[in-house]
Amino acid sequence: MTGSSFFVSAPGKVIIFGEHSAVYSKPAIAAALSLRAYLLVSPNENIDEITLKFPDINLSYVWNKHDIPWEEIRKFQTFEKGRPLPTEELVPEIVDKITSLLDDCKSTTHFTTCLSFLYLYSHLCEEDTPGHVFCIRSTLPIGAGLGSSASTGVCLAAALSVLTKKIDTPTVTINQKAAKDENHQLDFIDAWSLMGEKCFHGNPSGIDNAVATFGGAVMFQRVSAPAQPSIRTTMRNFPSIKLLLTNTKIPRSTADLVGGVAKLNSLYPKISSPILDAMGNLASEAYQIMTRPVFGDEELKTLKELVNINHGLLVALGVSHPTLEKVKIIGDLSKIGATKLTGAGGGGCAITLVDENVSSETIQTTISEFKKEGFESFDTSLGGKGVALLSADSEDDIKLFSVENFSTLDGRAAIENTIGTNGTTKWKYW
Ligand SMILES: Nc1ncnc2c1ncn2[C@@H]1O[C@H](COP(=O)(O)OP(=O)(O)O)[C@@H](O)[C@H]1O
Ligand SMILES: C[C@@](O)(CCOP(=O)(O)O)CC(=O)O
Ligand SMILES: [Mg+2]
Repeated sequence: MTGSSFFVSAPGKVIIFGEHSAVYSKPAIAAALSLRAYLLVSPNENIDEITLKFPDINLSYVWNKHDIPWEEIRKFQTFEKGRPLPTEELVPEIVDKITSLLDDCKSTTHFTTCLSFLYLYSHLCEEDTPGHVFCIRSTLPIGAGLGSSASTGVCLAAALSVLTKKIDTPTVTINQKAAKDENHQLDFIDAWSLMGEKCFHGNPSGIDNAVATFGGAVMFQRVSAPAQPSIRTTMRNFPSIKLLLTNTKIPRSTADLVGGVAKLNSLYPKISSPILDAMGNLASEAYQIMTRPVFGDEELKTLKELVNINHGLLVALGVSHPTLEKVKIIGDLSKIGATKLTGAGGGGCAITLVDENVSSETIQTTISEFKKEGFESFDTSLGGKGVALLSADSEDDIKLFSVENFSTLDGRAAIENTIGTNGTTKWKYW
């Protein structure tokens, strides 16, 4: 696909049960969101230059592609049928070499974002790949527990693989997309986006990038044995539960929170192990309930109990935040349903499993109370499609595919209205 511009998009996710315990190989349940990341890839005027324009996080960098330590990287790479194989862990020597290109990074966020990009770029591209401009915009809140890092990694892994023909371009529209269990192109994107997530936070479970790649809803379990693939069970008849998503807007870093749980685990293994086990058992229990042929009042009641227990266990792991507790208290006092934090916690988002019989007035009053606290509630839907590609097919698309236009779109609605995947058959799915 060299020579023309194209877009790639991947969804965020909501972890319903099992954040953090997923890192410790316990089962967890998550679903794709309608909020997504969009990446525009456009040929650079100077073909030696690789340009990153990530306006959402104020990031703008240019590298000369000949400065990438290609030879060092190739020494550590293995290939299967001409395609690079991801390693179990990040290769420290490669991280070290890439780090030498990042001396002028202004913050940890910029450093990890550039590291993630260059790690994927140097493995998936070659020295003679013509330079491009990469511009990402997200309708997801960033660093809020909804998997913006994974959706970014999936967009990058997919785009770089398309650019260098490591995977085919997709041809299927949203209406033609059928669920199928074997999909080697998606497996390739998933595996490489996990390497991107490793650059963001060291020890990801893989659930976020699996959901961002495949979409839908999934029961996911990392396998602790080396070189074994994770278990991903698609939940095709995911019940249509009403979910309210509330962002406390307290910034936090997934890396720090995952690191905090690791520390707790090493200090008090006998205490943290049963908590993590309980979370895994809870996710398995929830899976049984969510996959029953009929999902009625009884099932919703049990699921709400599990949401409350899961939140309590996350509090015990030290990953809540006073504002998340505020969301829980307001939600509980308004009797709208059961609330838990979602994602890494420490701020960011909470989800409320809303009761069927709660009136829309009560929900609106509760949302107003959240607003008074400075929180933002989202109208979003679950179970969206996974990674997708959009390429220019007419003269009219030129404005749409301009980096200048895309990078300056103002806000979530403008991005959705201009390029959104909803209700259009222009986007193609693998
Ligand atoms: N639109 C974006 N542009 C650039 N980087 C992004 C974007 N969205 C996410 N990221 C990267 O992901 C990081 C946030 O990831 P993380 O802390 O895991 O939180 P979450 O995945 O819950 O949003 C950001 O600091 C940035 O490095
Ligand atoms: C805490 C964790 O379970 C989810 C992190 O999600 P997020 O980055 O907060 O969206 C970590 C993981 O599973 O990799
Ligand atoms: Mg993340």
